[in-house]
Amino acid sequence: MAAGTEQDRAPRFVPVRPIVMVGPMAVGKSVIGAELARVLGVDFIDTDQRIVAKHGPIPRIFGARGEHHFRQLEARAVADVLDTDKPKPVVLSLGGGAVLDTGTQQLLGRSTVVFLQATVETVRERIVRNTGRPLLAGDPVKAWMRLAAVRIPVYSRLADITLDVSNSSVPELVAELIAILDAEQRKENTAP
Ligand SMILES: Nc1ncnc2c1ncn2[C@@H]1O[C@H](COP(=O)(O)OP(=O)(O)OP(=O)(O)O)[C@@H](O)[C@H]1O
Ligand SMILES: O=C(O)C1=C[C@@H](O)[C@@H](O)[C@H](O)C1
Ligand SMILES: [Mg+2]
Repeated sequence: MAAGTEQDRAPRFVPVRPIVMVGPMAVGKSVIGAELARVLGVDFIDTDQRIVAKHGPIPRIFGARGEHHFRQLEARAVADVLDTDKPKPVVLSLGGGAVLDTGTQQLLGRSTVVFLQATVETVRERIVRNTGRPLLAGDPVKAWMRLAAVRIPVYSRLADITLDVSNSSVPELVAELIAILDAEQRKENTAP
């Protein structure tokens, strides 16, 4: 490859542990996580998608069995990926409330946790038109703000990296994130 091409300058980041996307509803955990995995050439796992594939639509689970049951399925879906001696370097996108589980919080200690942060303005249109989130029923903007206020301290505490996703496209955010991951890994590798 010719020196100085775009590919030549791109960080050659190779993940050595799972990269986990956390953050409030609709900030882009699933789409950014999927694109990050594609670019890095690793598997992508989304806990909501796994639960839906096994147990059916999320609103139906909430309606039939309640939120507590959903949280149990969610904690199990996280543990299936992370609760092993040597977790694979996958990209894992969580549902917005998964970090509330203390077992999940502990398991995240072995991963690189990326907190995707956005203002309510960024997600307003997305949550108003989407009906698949039972906890946003009624007034979605108000509910999003209430849940985000409670959860942001938890996301912040668990995060290794915080990425503001408010004003960029998915490919731009993935490129930015890979540059940060690469810089963090270099720091880790040169630490005394
Ligand atoms: N940076 C972005 N630019 C434009 N659209 C985006 C961006 N990030 C996400 N979206 C869009 O916003 C919507 C929600 O994204 P996504 O489903 O990835 O959010 P999420 O954080 O996984 O939500 P949930 O908590 O419900 O799982 C999707 O339609 C997605 O295409
Ligand atoms: O923030 C939450 O509590 C949720 C977010 C979604 O990803 C789903 O996991 C579910 O709708 C609950
Ligand atoms: Mg998602």
